[in-house]
Amino acid sequence: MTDRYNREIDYIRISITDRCNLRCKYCMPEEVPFIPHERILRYEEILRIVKILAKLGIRKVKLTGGEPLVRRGCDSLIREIKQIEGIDMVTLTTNGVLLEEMLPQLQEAGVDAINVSLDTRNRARYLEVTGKDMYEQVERGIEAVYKSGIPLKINCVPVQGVNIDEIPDFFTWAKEKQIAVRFIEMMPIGYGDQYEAFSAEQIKEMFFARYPEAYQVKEILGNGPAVYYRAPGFAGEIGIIGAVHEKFCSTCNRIRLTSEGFFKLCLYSGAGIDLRQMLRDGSTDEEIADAIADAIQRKPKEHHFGEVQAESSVDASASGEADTRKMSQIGG
Ligand SMILES: Nc1nc2c(ncn2[C@@H]2O[C@H](COP(=O)(O)OP(=O)(O)OP(=O)(O)O)[C@@H](O)[C@H]2O)c(=O)[nH]1
Ligand SMILES: C[S@@+](CC[C@H](N)C(=O)[O-])C[C@H]1O[C@@H](n2cnc3c(N)ncnc32)[C@H](O)[C@@H]1O
Ligand code: SF4
Ligand code: SF4
Repeated sequence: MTDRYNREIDYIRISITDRCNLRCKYCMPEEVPFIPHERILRYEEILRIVKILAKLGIRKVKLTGGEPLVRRGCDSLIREIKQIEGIDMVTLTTNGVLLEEMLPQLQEAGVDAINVSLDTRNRARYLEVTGKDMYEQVERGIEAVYKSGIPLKINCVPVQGVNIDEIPDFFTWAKEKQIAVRFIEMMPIGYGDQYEAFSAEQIKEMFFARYPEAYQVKEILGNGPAVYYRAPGFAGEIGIIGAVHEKFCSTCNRIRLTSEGFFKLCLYSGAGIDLRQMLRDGSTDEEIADAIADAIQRKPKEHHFGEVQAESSVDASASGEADTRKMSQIGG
């Protein structure tokens, strides 16, 4: 599937729930009203969409949330997606809270890689950032994945005044273990605009100041936009996702499906189509495939995080209006 900017779209990120067992301050700080069950796609509806997408050229699937592991049967969903012809890879992005107990089922289901989000390795600070005293549980989950041999990545969002002092320890983690430790620029989505982000450039400077012989890794280490670096003696890698400042949109390969069944063409923009409506009003697979193929041609060119919509540089026709959904609804 190629869009009007000649980008090959082969990766879908599916948010399977808007619910979460953590309350990260920048993502879901208070008791947000949850979407009623009947508005959430059932697993058989997700499977039907993935089958249609696989025929259109989607090869890689990421399950995210909310917290994907709080939705019962997440492992069965992975197993069934893996069986769909054309799908090469199913990966998971999780906060890790339920990972230790669920790892055997996930492994048995055939999950291809797991990313765990962890902004701090300090228990008191973890409670402060996520609202829950679950740090040790998450570390045990990470250790279990590491021992299982399933490819593991860590996602850390560096924020001024919160965890910048820990960044060198995160570098050391990647030095000592075969893990990709990634830093994501905070995006002004949801509550993210209330925090002072640490930029991709700042992380890179910090890394090269400590490890002057570091170099960019050439091989492809995932399906997402991270740029990876290694230094001599490193078992793992450092990854940097310049979600705001490094516009990787020209090589974008992805689309999204929200837990409510909204087929979202871009992380930034609200553009897309309501597939739940089509699934439930009796549309055929061919009609849904046509609607998806047509929507792909309207995929926005790029994001405009950090810019004012009214500025002349912002081409709303090419990028769509900014979405108002929260990150927990989109899935990152
Ligand atoms: N601006 C922007 N940020 C993105 C996009 N896709 C992913 N990100 C950011 O990267 C974060 C990490 O994504 P993950 O779910 O861990 O996975 P990934 O990096 O896409 O893929 P893998 O490396 O294959 O696991 C997301 O939570 C987003 O914050 C995108 O299309 N645009
Ligand atoms: C929305 S969560 C969903 C999956 C799972 N609950 C987790 O935390 O990994 C996915 C990723 O988005 C990141 N995230 C949330 N809000 C963000 C923001 N405003 N800017 C950048 N990343 C954000 C989180 O840190 C997490 O790594
Ligand atoms: S970042 Fe993930 S773990 Fe944290 S509140 Fe959002 S969905 Fe939950
Ligand atoms: S912001 Fe939109 S166009 Fe840019 S990489 Fe993300 S999904 Fe693709």
